[in-house]
Amino acid sequence: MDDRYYMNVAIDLAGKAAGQTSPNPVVGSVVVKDGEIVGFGAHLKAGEAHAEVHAIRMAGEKVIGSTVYVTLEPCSHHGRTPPCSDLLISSQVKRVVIASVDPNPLVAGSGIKKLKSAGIIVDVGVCEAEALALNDVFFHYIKTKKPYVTLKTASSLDGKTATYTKDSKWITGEEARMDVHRYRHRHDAILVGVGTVIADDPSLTTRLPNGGKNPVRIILDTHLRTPIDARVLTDEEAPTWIITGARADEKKIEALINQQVKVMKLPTEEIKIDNLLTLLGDRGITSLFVEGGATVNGSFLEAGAINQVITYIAPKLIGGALAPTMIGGSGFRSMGVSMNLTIKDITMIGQDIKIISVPL
Ligand SMILES: Nc1c(/N=C/[C@@H](O)[C@H](O)[C@H](O)COP(=O)(O)O)[nH]c(=O)[nH]c1=O
Ligand SMILES: [Zn+2]
Repeated sequence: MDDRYYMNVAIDLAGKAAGQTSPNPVVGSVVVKDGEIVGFGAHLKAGEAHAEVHAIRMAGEKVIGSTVYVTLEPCSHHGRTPPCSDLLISSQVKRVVIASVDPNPLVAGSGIKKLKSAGIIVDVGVCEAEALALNDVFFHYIKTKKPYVTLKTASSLDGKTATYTKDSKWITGEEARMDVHRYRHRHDAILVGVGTVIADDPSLTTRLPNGGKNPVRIILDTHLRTPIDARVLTDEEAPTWIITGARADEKKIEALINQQVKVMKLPTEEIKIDNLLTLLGDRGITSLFVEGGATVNGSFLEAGAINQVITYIAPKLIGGALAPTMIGGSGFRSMGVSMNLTIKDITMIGQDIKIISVPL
C-alpha cells in the first residue's frame, strides 16, 4: 500500500482519542515492515505514552528496519515522557513519514533534524491537511494561548431557541442532544450566560450512555445574579467558575464560593470576551463550548471570538416576534461587515439537521 494509506490509518487512530488528550494534541502512529502493519497506536491521555511508543512496543523486534508513520512530528524534548525521536533512533527504524510539523515554534523541525542526523530517511507532509484538521484546537491554543471557541446553537426552522414564554424543552431531538453531550465530553470547558442559568437551571454535565468527562462550567455573570440554589453551584458534579466584573460585590462573592465554585473577576466592570479568553487560556482551558444564550452568543460574535459554529435545526416552527433567536446583542449594522463562514459539513442527525461551519 502507499504512504497515504498507512498515514490515514494513523489519522483514524488519532481521531478516536479526540477530547481525551487535552492539553496535548491527538497523535496516531503505524509501524510497517515489508508491506505489513506490525504495530500501531495513539496518544490516549496527557502524561501517558505517546503514539509512537505504543506502536513501537506492539511491533517488538519487527521495528528494526521498519517505516514508521506518525501524524505529528515526533517530539524531541523531554516532556513528561522521554523524546520519541530518541526512541525511533534507538529502535533502528529505517524511515519515518510525518504528516504535520509540530506547531510549537520552540520545537518545530528539531525532531526531524535529529532523525536525519541519525541517518533515518524522513518524509514530511503526507496527508498534511487531514492531520492538521485533527488538532485545530491544539494548534490554535499553542499559537494564541486562548481556547478554541465552538459556538453551539439549536433552533427551530424559523430560528427560534424557545417560545416567547421561554419554553424550550425540547426543540431538537434525543439524537441531536446526545451529539451535544459528545462535544461536552471533548471540551475542557462549557460556557453559558447567567440568563440561561436563571431560565433553565442547566446542569451542563456530560450524560452519555458510557459516561464521559464533565467540562468545567463557566458562567458569565457580571452582577452575580446566579441563584444560590442553582444546580451548577450545588450538584457537586463538576467545577463551576463564575466570571464577574471588577466591581462585583465581595459579600456576594463570599456567599457563592464553595468547594466546587470559584468566582473570578475580570479587570473591567463589564465582561470583555478577550479578557475572558486570556483568563481561561492562562488556566489551561484549550477548548471552550459556548451554549448561549443569545446575549452571550452575541458578545462572542461581536468580539470576533468564534472559531467554529455547530448549528442544530429542528423541523419545528415556533413563531413569535418576541421568541428568542440564536444570537442577540446589537449585531452587525450592515451585511458588508456581517460574519462570513464556510459550511464544512451538513448531516441529518435524527430528525434534525446539523451544520458545522467555520469563519472564512
Ligand atoms: N432546548 C435545547 C437546548 N438548550 C440548551 C440550553 O438552553 C439548555 O439550558 C442546556 O442545554 C441544558 O443543559 P442540561 O441541563 O445539561 O441538559 N439545546 C439543544 O441542543 N436542544 C434543545 O432543544
Ligand atoms: Zn513523543
